[in-house]
Amino acid sequence: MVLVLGALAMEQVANALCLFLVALLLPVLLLKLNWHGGSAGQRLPPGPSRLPVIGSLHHLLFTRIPLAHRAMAELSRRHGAPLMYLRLGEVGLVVASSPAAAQEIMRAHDVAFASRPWIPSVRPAMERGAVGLVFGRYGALWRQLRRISVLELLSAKRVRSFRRVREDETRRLVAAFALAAATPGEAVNVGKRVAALTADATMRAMVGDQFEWREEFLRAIEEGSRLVSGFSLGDLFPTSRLASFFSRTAGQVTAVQRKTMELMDRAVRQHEERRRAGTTVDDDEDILDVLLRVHKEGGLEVPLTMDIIKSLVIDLFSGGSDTSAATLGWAMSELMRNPGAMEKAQAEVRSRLQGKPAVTEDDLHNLRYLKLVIKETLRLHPPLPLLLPRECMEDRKVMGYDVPKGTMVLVNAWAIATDPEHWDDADAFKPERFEDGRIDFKGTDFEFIPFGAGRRMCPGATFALATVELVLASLLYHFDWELPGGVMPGELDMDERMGMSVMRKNDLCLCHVVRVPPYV
Ligand code: HEM
Repeated sequence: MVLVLGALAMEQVANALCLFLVALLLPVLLLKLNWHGGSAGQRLPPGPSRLPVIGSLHHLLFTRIPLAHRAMAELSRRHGAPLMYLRLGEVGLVVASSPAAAQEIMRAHDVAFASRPWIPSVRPAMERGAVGLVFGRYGALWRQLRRISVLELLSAKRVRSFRRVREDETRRLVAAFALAAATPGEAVNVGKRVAALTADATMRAMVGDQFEWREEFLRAIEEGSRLVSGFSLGDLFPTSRLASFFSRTAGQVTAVQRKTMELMDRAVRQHEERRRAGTTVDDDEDILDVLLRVHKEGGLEVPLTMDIIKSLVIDLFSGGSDTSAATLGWAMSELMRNPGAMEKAQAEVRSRLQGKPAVTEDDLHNLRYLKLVIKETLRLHPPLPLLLPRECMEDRKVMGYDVPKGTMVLVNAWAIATDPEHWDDADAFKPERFEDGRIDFKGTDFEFIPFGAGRRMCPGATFALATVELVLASLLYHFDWELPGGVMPGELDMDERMGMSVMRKNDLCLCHVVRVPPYV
C-alpha cells in the first residue's frame, strides 16, 4: 500500500474531535496508564515538559503554529534542543533539528534508524501483506525492493526512457496555456494544472498510457494520504482499547487500501493480457511491466508477491507525483515574488533556446541558473519537511543522549535548511547561494537534505528533477507571468497546507502572455 506518512499534520493532531476525545478519555487513561519520563538511568534528549497521559501534546497545540515542521522548529529553538524529546500520548518521539543531529541519525547510526514505524492506523494494512518501499520495515524484503527500485525502476536509464511521456505531457500543458492566453487578463490556475501534469506523467510511467481508472485511483490515493498524514487518537494511545475503539482511521485506511489494490489488479490484468498478445516492447516498458518481468524471471532472495508488486507501484506513484507538483508550485511562487530571479531564469532559457518551438530534455543540461532556482526552492520548501518518520530499532546513544528502542524519529529538514546559524539571509530566496556548487542535495551535506540521506534516502530524485526541470523551463520559456489584480510581488501569500506534501494553501493563479509561441 502506498500510504505516504508525509509528516504529522498538526491540524489533524489538534482537531477538535481528538481534543474532545482526549478530554473524555483522560480520567480512564489516567487510571490505566503509568506515566513515566523514560526508564530509570536513561538520559533522554531535552525537550518541553510532559504531562501525564498526553505527554508533550499541549506544547505543540499551544504554539498555535498549524504545521508540524514549524511548530517543532519553534519548540526545538525555545528549548535549545537540536535533538529534542517529545512524548505524544504514549508515543516517544525524537526530533533532529541541526545538521549534526541529522548526521548522527542518518549516517553514524544509519542502520539503527533505517526502519519505519507502523503506527496503529497503518499496521492492519501492512500486516495484510501490502508492504511496499515507503513503509517497509528494514530487512531482507525492503533491501530487495530498494535494490530493484534503484537499479531497475528509477535508474537514470529508466528515467530517460520516460522522456517521451514527459515531453508529451509538457507540450500539452504549454498548448493549453497558450490557448488560455488568447483571453487577455484571465488568470490560469497554474498549481492545479501542474499537479494534473505530474499525476499524469507519473501514472503513465508507472502503468502506461491505457489506465482507464485515473480519477478513481487519484481519489483513493488522496484519501489514503489524508488518512495517514496525521495521528489519530488510536495512534497516540496504541495500548488503549478505548482509544482504538473511538478511532476509525485504521478501518478507513484498510478500505482505501482495498480500493487502490483492486484498481492495481485491473492494471496488472491489462498488462498481462498485453504481454500475452506480444505487444509489449522492452524499450517501451512501464514500471509495472518491469516488475512483472522481474517476478516472472524469479530467482529473487525474497519472492515478490502480487500484493508487494502492486504496493510498490502505488508507493512510487504517491512518492513521486505530489512532491514534484509541490516543488513546481513553490518554484513559480518564489519566482513571482522575486522578479529579479524570474528575469534571470527567463533570460537564460530564452538565450539558450534561441526561438526553438519547444524545450526538449536535450536543452536542460545548459540551464544552470534554472537548476539553482530548483535547489533554492527545495531549501525553502522541502515537500517533506520532516522527511519520513524513522523508528529506532535498538537502544542508541545519540549526541550523548539515550534514544530508546521503538522511539519514532523525525529529522526537521526544513528547520535545518532555514537555520540562520548555517545560512546567510536564511529566509531570502537567493538561487546564487548555490552557485559555487559546494552544497548539493545528494545526502552528504546535512544542512541541505530535501531528499533525506542514508539508506532510506529518496530513490526518486532523478525521476523528480527530470519532470520539474522540463516543466519549469517550458513555463518560463514560452510565457511572461503576472500576478492578477495588481497584487505586488511581495504580497503573494506563501501559506502552506499539509497534504501528501507541503503544498501552497491557496491556488497559484497567474495571468500570462505568450512570448515564444509553442509548436502545436
Ligand atoms: C521533489 C521531489 C521529491 C522529494 C523532495 C522527495 C523527498 C523524499 C524524502 C525526504 C524521502 C524520505 C527520505 C528519508 O527518510 O530519509 C523520500 C522517500 C521516498 N521517495 Fe521521494 N521525493 C521526491 C520525489 C520522488 C519520486 C519522483 C519518487 C518515485 C517516482 C519518490 C519515491 C520515494 C520512495 C519510494 C521513498 C521511500 C524510500 C524508502 O523508504 O526506502 N520520491 N522522498
